[in-house]
Amino acid sequence: MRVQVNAFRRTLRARALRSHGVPQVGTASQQGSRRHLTRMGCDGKFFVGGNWKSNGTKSSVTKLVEELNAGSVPSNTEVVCAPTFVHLPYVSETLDAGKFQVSAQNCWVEGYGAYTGEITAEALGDMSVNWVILGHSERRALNGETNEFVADKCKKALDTGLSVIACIGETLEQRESGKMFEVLDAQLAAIAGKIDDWSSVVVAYEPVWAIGTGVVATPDQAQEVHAYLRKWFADNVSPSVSKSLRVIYGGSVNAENCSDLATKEDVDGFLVGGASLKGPDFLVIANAFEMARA
Ligand SMILES: O=C(CO)COP(=O)(O)O
Repeated sequence: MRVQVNAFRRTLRARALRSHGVPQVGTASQQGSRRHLTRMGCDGKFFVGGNWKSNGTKSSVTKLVEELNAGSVPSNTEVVCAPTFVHLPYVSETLDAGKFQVSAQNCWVEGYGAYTGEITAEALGDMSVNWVILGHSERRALNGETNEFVADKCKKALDTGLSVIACIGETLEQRESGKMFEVLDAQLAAIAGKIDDWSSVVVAYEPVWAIGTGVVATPDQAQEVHAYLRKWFADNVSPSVSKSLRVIYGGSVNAENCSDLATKEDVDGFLVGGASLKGPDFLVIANAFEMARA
């Protein structure tokens, strides 16, 4: 009987994937623990962020918004799209607010003032942009953002009333030389040293070696690090923050691998780059938690 039920569920899932135009890749590992459903509780929703990075033309952004608005998002999942600053006002006005929120990809560390070229957290709030991605590895690498600077920006954004997607992650070299946990500890400790209230923070674990490479962390690799991070929060912040904080995974997440990753108990969502630029694929990812539960 149980075998039949499972087969039926797999068929439903396959149908859902097909209806979103996703090629089938065999049976997903559905055996992953579902304990996070309980742990996240009624209030905690699965979180799916789309980081559009420096991509998008007027016409591609218009098309993407149309595709997203035509899709559905389950009520147990919070979906946040982060276009460029230039496209933010258009996207925030046209994206269906019943299904999607918008985020900036960065903000400045100070308030309004003489900071040519920077965008303040206050200005984002004023434009009804309630989320900001901070500490992305591309900004750390390309703009020299240090742990301290990222932490200061997290504090500033939170103090201004924004919610923060705080990114951390190790390079391949750091992982292979056994420094991964040390690196993650330092990135988190800097933020924890500046903020007390984690209720408006989502932590995105994005291993640098998985970003834009097509080399996704395996569900077990992601789970290992997410469990470590949760323990870090229990030991260094508080058991209740550790329990309620959403720790999401980013790095080559796509419509094919999202469902398997979503079965892992400490994976509370995703931060998606390339695949978030393809409406149908991003909608599949936005439904990953639902599919993993099926
Ligand atoms: O950097 C990322 C999201 O912030 C991940 O990018 P990709 O999904 O393209 O690997």
